Amino acid sequence: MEPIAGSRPGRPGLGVDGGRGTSRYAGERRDEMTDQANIGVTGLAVMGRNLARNLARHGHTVALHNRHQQRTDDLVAQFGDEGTFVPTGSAAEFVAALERPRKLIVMVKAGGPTDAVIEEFAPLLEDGDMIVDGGNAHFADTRRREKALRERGLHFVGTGVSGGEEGALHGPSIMPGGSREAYASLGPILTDIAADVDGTPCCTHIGPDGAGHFVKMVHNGIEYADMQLIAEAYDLLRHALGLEPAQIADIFRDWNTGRLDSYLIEITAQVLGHVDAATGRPFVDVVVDQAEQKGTGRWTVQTALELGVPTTGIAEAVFARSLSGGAALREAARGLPGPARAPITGAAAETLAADIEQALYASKVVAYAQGFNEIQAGAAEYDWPIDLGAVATIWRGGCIIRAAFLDDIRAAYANDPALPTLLTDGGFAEAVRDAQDSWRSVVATAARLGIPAPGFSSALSYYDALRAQRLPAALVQGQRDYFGAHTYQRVDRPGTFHTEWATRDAAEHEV
Ligand SMILES: NC(=O)C1=CN([C@@H]2O[C@H](COP(=O)(O)OP(=O)(O)OC[C@H]3O[C@@H](n4cnc5c(N)ncnc54)[C@H](OP(=O)(O)O)[C@@H]3O)[C@@H](O)[C@H]2O)C=CC1
Ligand SMILES: O=C(CO)[C@H](O)[C@H](O)COP(=O)(O)O
Repeated sequence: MEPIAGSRPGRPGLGVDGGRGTSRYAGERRDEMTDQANIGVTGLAVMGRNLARNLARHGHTVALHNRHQQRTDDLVAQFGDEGTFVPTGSAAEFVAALERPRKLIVMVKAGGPTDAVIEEFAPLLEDGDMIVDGGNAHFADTRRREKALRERGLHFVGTGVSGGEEGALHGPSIMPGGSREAYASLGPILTDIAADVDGTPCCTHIGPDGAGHFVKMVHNGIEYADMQLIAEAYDLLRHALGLEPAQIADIFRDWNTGRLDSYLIEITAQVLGHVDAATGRPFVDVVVDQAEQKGTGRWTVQTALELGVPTTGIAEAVFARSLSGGAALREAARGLPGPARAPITGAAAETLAADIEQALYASKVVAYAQGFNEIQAGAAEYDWPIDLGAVATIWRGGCIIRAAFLDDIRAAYANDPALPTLLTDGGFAEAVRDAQDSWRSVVATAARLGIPAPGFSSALSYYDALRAQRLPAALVQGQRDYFGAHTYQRVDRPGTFHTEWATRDAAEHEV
């Protein structure tokens, strides 16, 4: 798969110097020029700096601001010739450098820092100005901030941005929320700098208030699940087949030419192929095996729990990171007995490697299906008119989960916008049906060899539970009624019932 999809050429004539690149301090500019920056970025760490450069490269005049001015100065010193920047020192200077209605992109740490920045700038702004929060904010914070700023006459546009440092520079996937009115003004700028797949920019208005950050949150949850599944595939190839990281890198490269074609598979091959310069060992063997997390995966699961959406793949991925980080617990349990293991070889090894590809694909379909169901549930809960096909479309390029596969999801929702789950789409249903024998074999092999595969196995259980004619939930209902008179419904007639379990004849009555 291509690296981040290319950006389009800059808008001619927007830069004050015709694109040669200039950088001036706001005070100096006001003396010398009448035009101002049409967009500003505050928070110039890896993401903000590269978004600012991307904007400038596209012909926008970009006002710059950072809490500590050194980052602003560094950006101008290193990249000032890439476009037209207006570096500023104070918040007041920054605001003064922006043409009206002002558009400020905030790219700072999520949480308290974002509130601090909003509180610093909001009093300096005027009716109709727009604050775009491109950080990984919790959607509930975005809803709160949007409401508060709307009451002050300002637009607050919580915007998911994905693609990491390189994506921010070359074209991220952008998920703006906020009002339609704000998007009418911001949309052309954001689509300018977004990734582009087949002529379609990876940016669309997701919905009001927190919708953009909700979708970004679920994007990250899916990212966690996808990474966990890939990691499990690696672990099985390494420990069931006894392959070395470089050999596994070749397998991932091969998979990347097929239906698993994706950025995450591509970078996995690169990481596995990398050799540590200091020791000559595979890089993956010198990294501490404790996966960290900043919180968006956990938020996805917390939100899913509140919405009652089973996102088991994302939850397993979050828990797998937590488990890996539990050093003391792992140390205490390290010697516990497991099965004897001998690497599988010969034809059986080839079969298992092919089976792992099938298991990875099928588990990935489950993870994405669960993520899209969470977006569907969030949209219903918060009254957001989110177009799931449009979400799949803008995730095809620029973002961390970009993949050929997203095009199939786009097509599935184009075919049926009310699809209850991706698993019932004709194409996916057929592919998962064809994969299921391999999938079951991989889960069984992992269990037999004592190799943890929580993502693969929970995805398979989800699939089997969804397709079951009857679930043992009926028994759970019976248990609940027995100990707590919690009542149940019957399959053969309407109503709510309770059984008097303590009586001799366990008489049932309708309640
Ligand atoms: N890194 C990534 O791959 C991605 C990050 N994001 C999100 O984008 C945002 C920016 O991320 P990233 O570039 O990694 O930077 P960081 O999350 O590391 O944040 C650093 C920036 O926040 C500023 N900052 C921190 N605290 C305050 C404060 N109290 N007041 C004002 N400014 C403050 C810093 O200013 P100073 O220099 O003065 O310390 C600096 O500009 C975050 O919300 C992140 O979650 C989104 C997608 C991908
Ligand atoms: O937003 C992102 C990509 O879309 C970040 O890369 C993501 O926040 C990384 O998360 P974590 O540190 O929890 O793995």
